[in-house]
Amino acid sequence: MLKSIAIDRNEVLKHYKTIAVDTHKGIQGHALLIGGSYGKMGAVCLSSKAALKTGCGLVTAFVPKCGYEILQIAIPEVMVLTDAKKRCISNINFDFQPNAIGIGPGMGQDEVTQKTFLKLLRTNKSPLVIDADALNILSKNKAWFLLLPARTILTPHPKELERLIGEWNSEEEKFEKTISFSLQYNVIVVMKGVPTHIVDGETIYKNTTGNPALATAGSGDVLTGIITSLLAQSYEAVQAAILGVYLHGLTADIAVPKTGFQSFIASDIISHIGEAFLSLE
Ligand SMILES: NC(=O)C1=CN([C@@H]2O[C@H](COP(=O)(O)OP(=O)(O)OC[C@H]3O[C@@H](n4cnc5c(N)ncnc54)[C@H](OP(=O)(O)O)[C@@H]3O)[C@@H](O)[C@H]2O)[C@@H](O)CC1
Ligand SMILES: Nc1ncnc2c1ncn2[C@@H]1O[C@H](COP(=O)(O)OP(=O)(O)O)[C@@H](O)[C@H]1O
Ligand SMILES: [Mg+2]
Repeated sequence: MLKSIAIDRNEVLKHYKTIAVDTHKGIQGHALLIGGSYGKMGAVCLSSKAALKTGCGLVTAFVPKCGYEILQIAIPEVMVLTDAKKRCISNINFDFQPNAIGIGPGMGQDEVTQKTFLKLLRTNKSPLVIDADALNILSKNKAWFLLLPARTILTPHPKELERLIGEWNSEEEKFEKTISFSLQYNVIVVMKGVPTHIVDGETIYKNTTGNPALATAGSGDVLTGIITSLLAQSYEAVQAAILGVYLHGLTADIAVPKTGFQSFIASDIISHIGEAFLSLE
């Protein structure tokens, strides 16, 4: 098996930043979360709330029009921009420079959504986190890999990874293919699973937190919000991924003695993130 670096408390403390007393929301990072479609607005609600709950000063969500009231009511702290289309995203448009963008949760893969994603890739100047349907769209249009900014973070679950890099016949081959992909496009791949590994070129990190309580709808959407938030707060890309997967898993380890495995839901990740941070102080 390939050598990996354990993501444990010591490892994350090497780069963990405490909050400065004189900080303000304007310098705590502004994250933009793009996603949602009719029936899957919950995904972007979870990502946006997770971004706020991990220290980002400002969070804006870009959603189809039908998501406006859902977002405003679910999370009043999040600002909302809407697409012209009601049920899916067709024209991504915003007039500020986000410190990081997370795209994909609940977004769907409509033709018009694919087109506007391509336009974003051509014009974007912000660090990116790519998840869910944004990954699936890339897998359908592999030439677009070349448009990814250096150090983009991709967060595939095993099926999404297979769509990206093709099938593998052994664990070793899976890592070999992911390492080549990471090197070829200069991107970071968060291989979500049990456990989650992060591949940054030839360096592999292996997470030590988390448990089966995380096998619940929306837990990946929450992770996307956490990593985007840390990236917006100026963590270097691989450090944002490392701290993000560590805290995400730790919430479940902290919560399970109280919630049990079965009743733990993605919102419980968000409600335990404070305790996860406190364990680093
Ligand atoms: N509340 C909301 O709004 C929510 C919205 N959501 C949004 O829905 C959209 C679709 O996302 P999705 O991941 O559900 O669909 P998809 O990519 O087809 O993958 C499913 C297939 O992949 C596999 N598979 C998955 N995990 C695996 C694992 N650990 N280990 C092994 N295999 C694994 C498994 O395949 P199987 O094993 O059945 O062959 C499974 O059938 C996306 O936009 C997302 O953000 C969701 O986040 C939920 C909450
Ligand atoms: N049995 C498990 N043990 C630890 N972590 C898990 C387990 N099952 C799922 N997870 C974690 O939960 C998340 C699931 O992500 P994903 O499949 O994208 O969910 P969704 O799309 O529903 O938000 C990943 O971070 C994954 O590592
Ligand atoms: Mg997912």
